[in-house]
Amino acid sequence: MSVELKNVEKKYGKNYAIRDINLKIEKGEFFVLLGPSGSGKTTVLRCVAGLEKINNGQILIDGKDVTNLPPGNRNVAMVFQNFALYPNKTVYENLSMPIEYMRKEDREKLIEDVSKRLGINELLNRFPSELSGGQQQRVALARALVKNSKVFLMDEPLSNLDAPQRISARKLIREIQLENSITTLYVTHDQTEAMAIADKIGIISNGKIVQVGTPEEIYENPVNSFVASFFGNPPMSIIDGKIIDSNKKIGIRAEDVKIGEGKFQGTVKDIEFWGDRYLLYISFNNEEIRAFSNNKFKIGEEIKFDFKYKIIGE
Ligand SMILES: Nc1ncnc2c1ncn2[C@@H]1O[C@H](COP(=O)(O)OP(=O)(O)OP(=O)(O)O)[C@@H](O)[C@H]1O
Repeated sequence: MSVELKNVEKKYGKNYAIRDINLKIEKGEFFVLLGPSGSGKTTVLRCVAGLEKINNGQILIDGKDVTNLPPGNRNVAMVFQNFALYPNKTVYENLSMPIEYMRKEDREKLIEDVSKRLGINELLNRFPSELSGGQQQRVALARALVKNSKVFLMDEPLSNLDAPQRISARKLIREIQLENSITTLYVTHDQTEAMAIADKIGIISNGKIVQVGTPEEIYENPVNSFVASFFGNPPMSIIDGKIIDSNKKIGIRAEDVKIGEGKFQGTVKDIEFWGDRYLLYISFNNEEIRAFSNNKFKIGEEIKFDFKYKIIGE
């Protein structure tokens, strides 16, 4: 099933939370909506889910206009930040509710399989209040994954998990999504997660979509300095183009800086250890750039360097 938003707008009071949103998520596509806090990501998702009434525009699921349908009739599975579990039901009961129509043995097998893969199989007899935040989040995720839905809507579903759990849960979501060709709209502000999991990413800022593309397209060609300074880990360093004879801003990826020789000279201001390499902060000509280096330098050391760059639009 495809999901399409046409000119969708949502206001709270007089203020627009999202404006003129046009997106098409193809059948089976994993689409990540990425943007800073307050940019409108959750609002987009809630509108698609039917939890918010939109002020303008249209929402289509599988080509059918669902703009005025209640959430229950949209055939979507949702996982939200505040994972609403039924408090007076056990984990097992929470998981089995969406699939009560299945044969008992099939249902038990499915719950066992998904709960094992999410590491919650020991918790099936507990109540939500007896779980940590991260465990509750994994139960909410399991509930969406067992439900045989054609569309997933996920709002920061991994926000309460620790780093190793995030990576394994992310892999599981992607596996189940691919196995069943589930059209997915996934919201995050974590661009490492977005790059790892997405077929396509939409960058949102101040309620508007500013760029849509594959992770590679956005990484290589950010449309403006907002995207350039937001996307990538670390994002591009944006500096004044006059340094290389241009009136435009230029963007430099940390891996595109060659340390040790070159026409530029700067001072190492700070160093971060990244496991396989170091990230240096180098200041020169009243600018600062980030650069990856295999060697550890000293803070205050003068170094020569050169770089590849991209001209960045407004
Ligand atoms: N119920 C509401 N009433 C009034 N304003 C709201 C409401 N919900 C959201 N907003 C406003 O709409 C804008 C978009 O909020 P939204 O929650 O969609 O952002 P977000 O990108 O999901 O943020 P975060 O990453 O912090 O969750 C913000 O300015 C927010 O303050």
